[in-house]
Formats: sequence, structure tokens, C-alpha cells
Amino acid sequence: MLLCIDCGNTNTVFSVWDGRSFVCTLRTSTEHQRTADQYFVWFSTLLRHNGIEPDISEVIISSTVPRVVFNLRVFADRYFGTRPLVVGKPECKLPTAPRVDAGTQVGPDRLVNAAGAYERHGGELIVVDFGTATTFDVVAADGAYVGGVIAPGVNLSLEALHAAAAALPHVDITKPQAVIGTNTVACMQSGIFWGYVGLVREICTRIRAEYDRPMRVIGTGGLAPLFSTADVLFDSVEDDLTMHGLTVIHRYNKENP
Ligand SMILES: Nc1ncnc2c1ncn2[C@@H]1O[C@H](COP(=O)(O)OP(=O)(O)OP(=O)(O)O)[C@@H](O)[C@H]1O
Ligand SMILES: CC(C)(CO)[C@@H](O)C(=O)NCCC(=O)O
Ligand SMILES: [K+]
Repeated sequence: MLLCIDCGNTNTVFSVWDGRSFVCTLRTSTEHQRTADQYFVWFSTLLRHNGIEPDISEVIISSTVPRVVFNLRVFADRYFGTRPLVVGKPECKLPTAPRVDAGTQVGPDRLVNAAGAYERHGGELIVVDFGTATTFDVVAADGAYVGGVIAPGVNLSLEALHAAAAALPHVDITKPQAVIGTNTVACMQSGIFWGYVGLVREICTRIRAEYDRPMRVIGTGGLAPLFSTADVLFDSVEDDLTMHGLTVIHRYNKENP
């Protein structure tokens, strides 16, 4: 089985692919101190808890945090006897090379999202991912990542508000009943929720105008379903887009050694 690892700045997700579907998905916070042995204890315990034998023969990693990759490589080697494919490294090929400024290191999660979305939908897409950052990835007709937008993530904006203003509490993100809040929490929730609805709508409108072609918009990440209840922001919402992209890139590398 193939183990797909998506390491974000906040969370790391492990998903086991049996060739047809994801049989198990596990989430842990991203910590660069975590050792290969710690990963294995956590991973094998939870797999067994889910009734799955940790029978992993291949590993693919996408990491936005460079320093966690070393221990994940040791984990793959020590416990599964395999050399992982690491997205963004020269030995990991992409189905279509990105077209960006020379020397730019595109976040591997964005390259993976582009590959996953293209495989499902074909070209001319905007992928919106609500992770630590809210990212927009533009996918051309041939599947290439050709640029995008990086905005602060929803949780990050809320945390910044709480951290910078003594009287502002920590609040959870929800869709507020009204735009005009009549208490502090409601005011903050409204600012974040409707502010991000506007941000997503405006950025997609401007990308479409600049690109000057019809484009479909795919939403992904933990908060995409919540934002899709507010407005017609997305043509489709997919919670497994990054994981799907990892299987696409893995297959491409197997078929094009
Ligand atoms: N209503 C909600 N309010 C706050 N957070 C939510 C809500 N619904 C989902 N989430 C959060 O979304 C997160 C999952 O998002 P996702 O995996 O896309 O990004 P992340 O893990 O936060 O960031 P990264 O991938 O950059 O590490 C989870 O941490 C979950 O707590
Ligand atoms: C923007 C994030 C943090 C989103 O996870 C990640 O994709 C990243 O670190 N990117 C590097 C810069 C870039 O994508 O252009
Ligand atoms: K993510």
C-alpha cells in the first residue's frame, strides 16, 4: 500500500491508499522535533485501532516545512524499507512543469493540489485551499501550475486579532446569523466569515478577468465546506484533493521512471 503524507505548517495528514481508495486518514500537528520512532508508534497504533495492518511498501511526501522531511525519510526507510518520493525534489517528477519566475520555490502542497485538481477536472482551474494560508493556484489548460495568490489563513487572521487586541477573545469560525454583530464574538465572526467570502470572491473575479478564459473554481481544506454555504464560490468542494494529488504524482513517477 502507498502511504501519502501531507505536511502543512499546522497539521500533518497521513493517508493510506490501497490502489483504489484511501483506507485510513490520520491527522497530527506538525512538529519538527518528532522522530521517526514517534511517527511509527503513533501511526501503527492508530492503524491497528482501525483494523488495518501497516503493510506499506511505498511513501510519498509533500511538505511545506522543510525540516520535518528528514525524520519522515528515516521513518519510511526504517519501518517500511522504502525511499520516499518527496514532492519538490529533483527526483520527483511532476506531470507538467510549473511556469513561474526562475528560482521560485512553489509550495509543494500547491503543486500537488494543481496535479490532483487537473486529473479530476482538466484545465483552466482555480484551486482555493483553506490551510494555514488561504492559497489560490491557477492551473492552465495543459495542467501546469502558472501562479496564484497567497493570503493569510482564516485561523491565522482570527489568532492575530486575538493576540494583538487585549479585549478580543479567541473565537471559533462559524457562519454568523447576521452581518451586524451585537456582541464582540459575533462582530469578530462576521468580520472573518464575510471578509473571507469577499476575499475569495474578489480574488477569483480578478483572476478570471486577468486570465481572460472561463475557469472552474475548486475549493479544498478544512473550511471550504463552511464557506461554500455562504455564496456560490466554488464549482466543487473536495476534502481529499491534496491526497488525491499525491496519488497522481506517485503514479506518474511509477509510469515515467
Ligand atoms: N468550523 C471550523 N472552525 C475552525 N476550524 C475548523 C472548522 N472546520 C474545520 N476546521 C479546521 O480546519 C483544519 C483542517 O484544515 P486543513 O487541513 O485544510 O488545514 P490546516 O491543517 O489548518 O493547515 P495546513 O494544511 O497548512 O497545516 C482543522 O485544523 C480543523 O480544525
Ligand atoms: C503558502 C503555503 C504556506 C501554503 O501552505 C505553502 O504553499 C508555502 O510555503 N509556499 C511557498 C511559497 C509559494 O508557494 O510560492
Ligand atoms: K493543507
